[in-house]
Amino acid sequence: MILDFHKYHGAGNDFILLDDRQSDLVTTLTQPQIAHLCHRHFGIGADGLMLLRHAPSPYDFEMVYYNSDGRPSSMCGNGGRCIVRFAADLGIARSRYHFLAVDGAHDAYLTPEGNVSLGMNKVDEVRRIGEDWVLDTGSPHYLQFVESVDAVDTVEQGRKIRYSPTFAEAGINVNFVQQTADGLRILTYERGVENETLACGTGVTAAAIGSILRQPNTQDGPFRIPVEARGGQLYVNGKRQGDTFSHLQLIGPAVAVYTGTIRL
Ligand SMILES: N[C@@H](CCC[C@H](N)C(=O)O)C(=O)O
Repeated sequence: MILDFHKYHGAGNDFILLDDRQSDLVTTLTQPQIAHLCHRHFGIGADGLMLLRHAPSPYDFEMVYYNSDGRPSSMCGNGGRCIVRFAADLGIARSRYHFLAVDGAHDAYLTPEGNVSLGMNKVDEVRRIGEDWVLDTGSPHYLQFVESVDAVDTVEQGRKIRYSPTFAEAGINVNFVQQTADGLRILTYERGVENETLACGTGVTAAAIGSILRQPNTQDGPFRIPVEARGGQLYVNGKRQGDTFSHLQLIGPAVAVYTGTIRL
């Protein structure tokens, strides 16, 4: 099989994008094939692979996401932003995109600054584990707030939590988050990649929510939190009402890197 592929990244979280509107890769691509395509030495190399598929009205398309291990997974925030850029590059022109993903409908738009802003689903359930936090922003996330991310070994410390008895079976993404004077810094260990990635959009969204919850006396109302990941700057806008976080927008770069052909 010969595949035309497109490579994108969102703050260094990189993806292979395939246009699956005319083909049926969703049923023909196997897990080992996807893992091979994502392999950084034997394939193209990526943190994940996405198919852009036709979806019935009112959707502009459907996003199907796989981690680099070749398995389908839960929502990918940076992937969602990249597939919107891909849709625009394919000629699907909209002032607002409305697409279907594994966790339901999402809205997104290209910002005048050249970023992609992606609407994320409401979050109203957060669990405490000691000083840490667990929440689902489309994908499950563990948050550990640290004095400085510079002292963190993301892979070693992340793996310990991800493979701990509580999370070993289903897996979890692990984020180390530092509060700074004007926002957050974050490092993420991603399940399904089983490594550190340069950014994780659902992790950044989770970190923004956690940073509000851990500060006593924060007010209800709108917020905008800058979050610096290893691979770039992201922003989370939203609205807090008690323990409910709605109108969430994940904002940041989504960039086409190159296009190519690969034989499978
Ligand atoms: N990189 C993603 C998250 C992708 C899914 C994650 N690896 C999982 O399996 O939960 C993001 O930007 O949100």
